[in-house]
This record gives sequence, structure tokens and C-alpha cells, in this order.
Amino acid sequence: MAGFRDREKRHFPLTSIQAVVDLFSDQLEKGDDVDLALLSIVLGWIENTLTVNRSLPSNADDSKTIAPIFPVVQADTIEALYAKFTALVKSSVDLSKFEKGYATRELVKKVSDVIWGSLTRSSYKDKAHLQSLYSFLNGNKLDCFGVAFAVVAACQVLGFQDVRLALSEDHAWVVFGKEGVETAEVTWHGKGNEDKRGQPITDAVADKAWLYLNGQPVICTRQMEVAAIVSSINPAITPTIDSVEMGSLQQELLWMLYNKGHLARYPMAVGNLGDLEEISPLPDHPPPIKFFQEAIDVAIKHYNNQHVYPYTYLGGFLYRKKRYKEAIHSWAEAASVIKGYNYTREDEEIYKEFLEIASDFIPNIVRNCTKEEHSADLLQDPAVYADLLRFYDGICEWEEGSSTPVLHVGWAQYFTFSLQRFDPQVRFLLDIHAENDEEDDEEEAEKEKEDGQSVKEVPENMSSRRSSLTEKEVTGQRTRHSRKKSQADIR
Ligand SMILES: FC(F)c1nnc(N2CCN(c3ncnc4sc(CC(F)(F)F)cc34)CC2)s1
Repeated sequence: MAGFRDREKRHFPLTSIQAVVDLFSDQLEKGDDVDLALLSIVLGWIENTLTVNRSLPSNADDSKTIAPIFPVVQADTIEALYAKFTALVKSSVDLSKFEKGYATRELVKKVSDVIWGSLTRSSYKDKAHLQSLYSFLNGNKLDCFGVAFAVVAACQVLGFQDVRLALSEDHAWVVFGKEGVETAEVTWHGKGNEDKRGQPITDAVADKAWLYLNGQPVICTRQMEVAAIVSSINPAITPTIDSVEMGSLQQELLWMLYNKGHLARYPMAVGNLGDLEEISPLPDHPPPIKFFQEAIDVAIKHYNNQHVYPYTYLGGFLYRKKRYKEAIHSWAEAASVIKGYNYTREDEEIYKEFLEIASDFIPNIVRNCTKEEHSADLLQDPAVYADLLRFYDGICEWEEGSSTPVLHVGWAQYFTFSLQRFDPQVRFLLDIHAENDEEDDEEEAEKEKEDGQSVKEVPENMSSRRSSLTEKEVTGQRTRHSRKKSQADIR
């Protein structure tokens, strides 16, 4: 059962990273009864202590690094916050109005309203460290992930074990009901979009929509909900300085969850662990690339290969390691996933991902590859040229059939800049294929004429849209600051 009882209390005071890992490990053994509110409050309190308003100690002698400090977590601090959360939830929802057993849409909406109604009005949405129940209880602030998680934790407090967190690569909602197939929006998404709280995510909404992963979101078990709050840890003290203690806590917790098999259907969490292993490899741990490849395997095996981030995690890693040919191959794979989607205005995050690859990473590669031994012949390699064409073609296909244009003239400049750098010999190989194809086409045209079939029409909307972007829009998109690939993404 839930609650701050002896089983929980005996871990306190928490005086080290290992003590926190032990608390989480013991909680995970409770199965569905793992106490989401308790764990989120503990993580939020530690993160707040280690990253928010952490003025460097006056005695900090910059010739030595500051000795790591782990803040002691006292039982009564956590217990008071926990009691505040359970009291708020239980006093705001009159359970007599709801059937015992499975949650209903009305119940889920009511709980979402209680969380929503407690938030401050001030616009803070894209700040850091607003993902935990500590932030909710101590500052009445939550980001969009935090609201969805708080709804699930509140439903657990009310005894509705069927309400579970559903996660895409840039949004969160809940599933509930006897079969766990009912869905409901419980939070907002992005900027300037009306929230759709209480509404179901229908097939019409989810089909070919990246925001809902085309019906292939991560549906969390209780243990995966713990993995989600661990993934949402943000060790950043400033945009350029991370708390070493917070980063190691996140890495140890993810590693423990990984070893218990709780990341087996959670590609992004596996990718997060890969990132942390790259930053500080732990002894006897596999190399980072293994995690990125595993995330791809999980997405292929369990999510019909509809997730993009596993390929951009791997591409980013290979790029940092100057394994440029393999990086371009991963990005071509990412584009092959996104081409099956229709672009909408709510897909900003993945748009920025592809724009950074096309405008920054690939141009840097074609400029500098000759200086790297792995990639000295990159510009003579037809396989790389083919991957590059596949990358650009995937983005073009992504735009086709979409309500909103993806490409602007800047993209064409990035494409041509990169393609022109390749050796004519490589491009000549394409001519050979083209000639062969041409002969085939001529035969086909002859056949069509006999059959009287019409020739394929170019969709009219393709031409008109391109000119619609003003110079401002083009330069606006081009000056986007590259997003720091921190945990802020999940925030
Ligand atoms: F493109 C790769 F290089 C990436 N590097 N970091 C990436 N992040 C960092 C972590 N991250 C995540 N990691 C675990 N779980 C989740 S659930 C979610 C969507 C939302 F926040 F719930 F709305 C995001 C996310 C978002 C994607 S992708």
C-alpha cells in the first residue's frame, strides 16, 4: 500500500547517492505500489538543493574543485511535503461521486483540474527544474511533463491503479480504464496551443502525427513511471555547468532501472543512460554506443520503428566521435522515420532537430571530413552520398501531404552546399543508374500511352506554398539557437 510508513522511513535520513538508490530499489520491489509521489518529492528536493540558487561557497578556492556535497534528506522534510500532496488530492476530489475500481474520464479530468488549478498563473513554462512534485508543492509550478506525472501520482493516491502515463517524444498524457485503452489529455503542449485536457487521443488525431508517435507511444508501467521521473532529472546549475552529484545520482538510478529490466520498452531512457555513460563511463559498464543501438532495437521491436530520437541519439554520439559516415547513416535512418509523418505546427521540436543536422552538423562534416582519418574519403564515398540524398528526400517526403510547409529556401542552400562538395565521380555513378532508369521509363511511357493512362500530376500545393514564406520567416528559422541536449528536453 502507499504511504510514508516504516518501510520508507527506515531509509532516512538519506546521506548519500547509494542511500537514494537503495530507497528506489526497495520501492521498485513493491511493484505497482511503488510510491510515485514519495520518489518524485525526494528527487525534486535533492535537485532543488543541488542546482537551484546554488551560489558557489565563498570558501571555494578555484585552484581546487569544490568537494562534492550530498545534501542530507531528512524524513520529516519529505513527510511534510508528502502529507501536503495527499491532503490536497484527497480533499479536492469527492470520491463518493465516483465508482470504486477503474477511473473514468470525469475522474481523470477532475484530477487534472485540481493539479491545473493549483499552478501559479505566471508564465514560466520553459524554465528548468519544474518537473517534480517538489516544484509543485513548494512553488506551485510544473512544466507540461510534470503536470501529466502529477495527475498519475494523484490518481495513485486516490487508489486508481489503472491510470498510467503515456509518453511520446515531446508530449505526455494518460491511459486508463479496464483494458487500459482509454486515453485523455491532462496537460498542455508547446506555446500558444490551447490545451485539450479531458479529450481522448483519437486515431484521427494520432495517425501520421509525430506528437503522438502514430499510435506507438510509450505506455508506462509503474516502474517505467519511475524511469520517467529519473530521466526528467535536470542536473544543470547554469546552462553550461552541471551538478556532478545530481548527474551521478541520475546515472546510478537509470543504471539500476536498466538492470532490473524497466527500460526494456523505453528507448529515450536508454538513450539518456547512453548520454550519461558517454559523459562519465562507469566501471564494467558497456560502451555508450551499445545503449544507443539498443534504443533503436527497442523502437523497431516494440514501436514499429516510429520513433525518431533513437536515431538522432546515435547520430549525435557518432558525430561527437567524428565517425561522420556512420553519423550521416543514422540521420538518414531518422529521416526515413519522419517521412512517414505529416508535419504540423506542434512538431517544432523535431523540426529543430532536423534543421540543426542539415544546417550545422552536415555542413561541418563536409567542410572538415578531410582532416579526419576515418572520413578522409567521405566525399568520394557513394554510400555516404546515397545516405545524404535519403536524408534530404525523407525531409521532402515529410512535407508532402502536410498541412504546414517544412522547407524554406535556407534548406535548399544547406542541401546544395553539402551535395556540391562531393566528388563528381560519385555523382557520375548516379548518372549510370539514371540512364538505366530512363530506358525503363521510356518503355513504361510507351505502355501507358497504349493503355491511355494519365501521367502522374504534381500536387498543386507543392509549388504555391514554397513562395509563401517571407524573408523574415526564413531568416527567423535560420537564427534558431541550437537547443542544449540536456534533460531540459523532458522538463
Ligand atoms: F535527439 C537525441 F539526441 C536526444 N537527446 N535527448 C533527448 N531527449 C532527452 C530526454 N527526453 C525524454 N526522456 C525520457 N522520457 C521522455 S518523455 C518526453 C516527452 C515529455 F516530456 F513527456 F513530454 C521526453 C522524454 C526527451 C528527448 S532526444
